[in-house]
Amino acid sequence: MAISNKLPEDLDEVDIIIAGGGTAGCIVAARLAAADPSLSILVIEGGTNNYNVPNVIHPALFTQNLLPGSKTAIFYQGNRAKQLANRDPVVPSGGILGGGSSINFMLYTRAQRMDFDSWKMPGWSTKELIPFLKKLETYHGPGTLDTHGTSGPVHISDGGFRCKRSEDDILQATAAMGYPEINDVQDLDSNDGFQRWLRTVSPEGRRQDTAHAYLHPLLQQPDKYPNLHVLVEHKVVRILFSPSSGETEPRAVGVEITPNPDYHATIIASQPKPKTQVIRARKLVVLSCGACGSPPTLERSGIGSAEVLKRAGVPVVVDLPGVGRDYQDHNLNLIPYRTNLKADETCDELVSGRLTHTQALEQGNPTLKWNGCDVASKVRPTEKEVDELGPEFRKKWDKDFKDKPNRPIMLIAFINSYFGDHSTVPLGGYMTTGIYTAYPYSRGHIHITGPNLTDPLDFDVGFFTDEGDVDIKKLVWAYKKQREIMRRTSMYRGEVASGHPRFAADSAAACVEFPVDSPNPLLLESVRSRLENTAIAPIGNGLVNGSGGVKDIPYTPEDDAAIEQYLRETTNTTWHSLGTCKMAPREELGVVDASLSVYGVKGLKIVDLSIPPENVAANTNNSAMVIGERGADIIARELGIAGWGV
Ligand SMILES: Cc1cc2nc3c(=O)[nH]c(=O)nc-3n(C[C@H](O)[C@H](O)[C@H](O)COP(=O)(O)OP(=O)(O)OC[C@H]3O[C@@H](n4cnc5c(N)ncnc54)[C@H](O)[C@@H]3O)c2cc1C
Repeated sequence: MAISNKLPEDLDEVDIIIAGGGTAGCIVAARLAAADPSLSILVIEGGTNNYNVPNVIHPALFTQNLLPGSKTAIFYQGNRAKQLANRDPVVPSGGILGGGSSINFMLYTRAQRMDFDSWKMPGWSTKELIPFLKKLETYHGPGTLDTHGTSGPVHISDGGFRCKRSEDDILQATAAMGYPEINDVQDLDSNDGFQRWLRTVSPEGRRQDTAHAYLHPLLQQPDKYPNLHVLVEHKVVRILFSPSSGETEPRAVGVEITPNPDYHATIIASQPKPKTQVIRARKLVVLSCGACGSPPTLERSGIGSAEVLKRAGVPVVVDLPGVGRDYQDHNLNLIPYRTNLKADETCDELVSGRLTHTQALEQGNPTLKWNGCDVASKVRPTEKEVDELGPEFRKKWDKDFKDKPNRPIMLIAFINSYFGDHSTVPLGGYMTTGIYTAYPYSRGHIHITGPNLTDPLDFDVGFFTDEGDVDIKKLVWAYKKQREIMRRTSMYRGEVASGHPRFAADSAAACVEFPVDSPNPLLLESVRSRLENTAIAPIGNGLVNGSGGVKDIPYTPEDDAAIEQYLRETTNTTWHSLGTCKMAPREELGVVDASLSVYGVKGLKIVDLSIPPENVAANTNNSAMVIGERGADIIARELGIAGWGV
């Protein structure tokens, strides 16, 4: 069958079912199939085949996946949140073969050394994971190869296009503020600096999603891998278990699936009830539906908190109260600026639709290879800034960060594009900064409310619910920091006011607009003062563009209140959902053990980003990939596949 949207009649039993063909799921399937082609493996993916889909393979088309009505994303609807100015947050997640790796922004960011160690599970320390971090990648970037790989399926590069002018401009500004340029922030140890960021994009400019990198090459060799099957456009409704007999735990024996109505509407409409089919698994079911998809699938199958299951009308197979708890994300704000960047120095032509994908291809437009993000960072506040953020912040800082220099508090990325509605802003070259929290304290949950796929979820994103409001204060700090960086660049021509806090008109923080065709006047002022007053010491290499000496905006308590209100109104998901089926001891609300086996049943593992018990200071795709690699390793060893090795 290789890959199809129809299940052949003769395929009703396989050795291994992989429920969810996302970032981690594709890796598990491909690694196992390659290691033992005699194993019959079926990946069941709710979304469609991603092979050569333009929105997937061309990096610059990434935003199209999030447009209303997109079928390449799943839009998980959150509950109304009072603390988010009564908004109803939505968390998009990958909804096509390759999952998030097919639609994400391709920022190559890895966890810190302390992150995996903080999971405190045997076999999952950083030292033990480095071989898998190496195994997955072919690294084309700077730095040492101590933790990077040279022959893995996923190429890491800049994709062959960067905007040198804005990149250099940002880095001189950050240096002027005292942040070093670091060659490789992804070496697990570096922190508190800015980097010329890389991407999960090949040197030729193609996205490196895990379906194209791992799975399709095998699917294209059906003679060599006749037992690897991928069923797309079908959702897993539930996992089926053999009844428990006496002392024996129930065993996962298969799954119930149904066609995804997004693709099979006519078939479904002609039937009184959605069609379901059962496929049996002889050896193992691997759940890999992601941090928002795996808990509901477990709960529909009868695994979860007995209270949640009872409310939803699902018979309990195992009472496992950790399922769907402790939802985490990184909290993101996208903050737009006016600049003097030209059309070929931003992604805006493609993002706005002024240039179509076909035209760009015909022109050989190099921006197609670009995700627009050339500079990003992991950063920490100074001790003085910590004091300014108040006693609650100081308390948490002293406990969790002060003596842990490996831990950043925020990530800041610069993207050459405007992400709002382009009809609302004048034609121009825009820059957007993305600020997102490394380790939020807030937690949410995601649960079912009924037994069916169509029943709404009870999904509380939990943002800004932490004690002492420390999470929002991190973003207040980052808002101010990124604005100072932008003000020190020579491309800066003011703010896009609609994307900033509503400061009073007479506040020093009020947004400004400068003419595009004359220089950034703040810089001129600093150059003047520098020339006139030699007593001002150069800060960093701030003299490069004469940017040192720009005075910070003095924020009043009213300004701070405006920033907080703005954050409540605009902070969103960073699409980094995680931690909803924790790998932890069962008595600590764990759902899986260190071998990723679900407690209380046999033959069921979870391999996706629902398993991290603690967060990672990174965009999460790399961590999902390493979980996929480690998951495949665990399964291969348990199956006793001959010749298996990392
Ligand atoms: C818009 C966006 C931007 C991002 N940007 C970045 C970035 O720049 N850098 C970075 O490192 N990370 C980024 N991420 C995060 C990263 O992509 C995810 O953390 C990662 O993909 C999670 O991997 P996973 O395997 O846990 O789940 P996923 O990749 O989400 O895979 C889950 C799969 O299961 C399928 N599925 C769900 N429910 C069912 C069901 N019932 N039946 C069958 N199939 C089902 C889904 O369709 C999906 O394919 C981004 C994510 C998104 C969505």
